[in-house]
Amino acid sequence: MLLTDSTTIITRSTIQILQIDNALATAEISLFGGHILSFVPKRDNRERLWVSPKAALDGKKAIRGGVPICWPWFGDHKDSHYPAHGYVRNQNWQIINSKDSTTGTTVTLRPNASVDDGFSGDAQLTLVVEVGENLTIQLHTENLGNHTFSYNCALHSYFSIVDINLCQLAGIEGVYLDKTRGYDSFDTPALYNFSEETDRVHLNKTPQVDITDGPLLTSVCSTGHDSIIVWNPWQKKSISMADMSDNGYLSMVCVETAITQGQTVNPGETHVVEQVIS
Ligand SMILES: O=P(O)(O)OC[C@H]1O[C@@H](O)[C@H](O)[C@@H](O)[C@@H]1O
Repeated sequence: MLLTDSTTIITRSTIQILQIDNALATAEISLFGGHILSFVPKRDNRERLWVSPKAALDGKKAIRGGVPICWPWFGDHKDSHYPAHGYVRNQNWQIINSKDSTTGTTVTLRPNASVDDGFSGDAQLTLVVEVGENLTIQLHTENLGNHTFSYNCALHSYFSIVDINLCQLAGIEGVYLDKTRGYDSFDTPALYNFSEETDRVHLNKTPQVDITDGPLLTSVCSTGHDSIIVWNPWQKKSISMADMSDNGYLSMVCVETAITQGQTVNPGETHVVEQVIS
């Protein structure tokens, strides 16, 4: 296996996890789902990601928390036989490459199958994660075939916060579609805070979202996307979810770098979506 000096592999429950510990940060990446579970920069030793204490680690159900990779569709498929958020967060991934450098550790992963039921594009998906001063996550979608295809996706990051009631977002403007209100459109409020279930598709290429949580700041920089999703299930929905504790919603917020409007990829081309967490 292609592991660098900074990387070890462990098994937790039934899944294999890469543990990275270099001069700049520690991180964990599950090979089930190509799913980042932890990122702690050593400059402040603060965990940026949230994973539910009740998350299933059974190698079947997508892990609740961290950075699920939603691809090649976002949300529900138009045919309800197919799983929400695509099929790669529910399969095993392979390590393609890893390397240590002065800026951190870079790991390249691919799902066992980039093409599966529900998607016909001849695509190859590659995830490139750099664990350094920041966490840089790139999702490369390459068209290996002779026909143009279109895909959607999300780097569905769950951020760890102290209290959702104190949390504010800055940097998002313009119109959003509200899933909790039948996808009606609204203007993003100037003061973006949380007091109820929140499930919003912000329809623009917001380059940076700042999450403030009392004195703490986490920045989420995005490129290659067309939307930012903001999600918090609030209490009633948390109670209804087997892999969330009843009050789990208090300590997490999802800010997702997403494509929701269909990104076309021509034969021989690669489209890259990137999220940088600092
Ligand atoms: O439970 P899942 O499939 O992981 O999805 C969690 C949430 O993911 C968000 O991206 C969606 O906007 C929500 O509607 C959804 O509930």
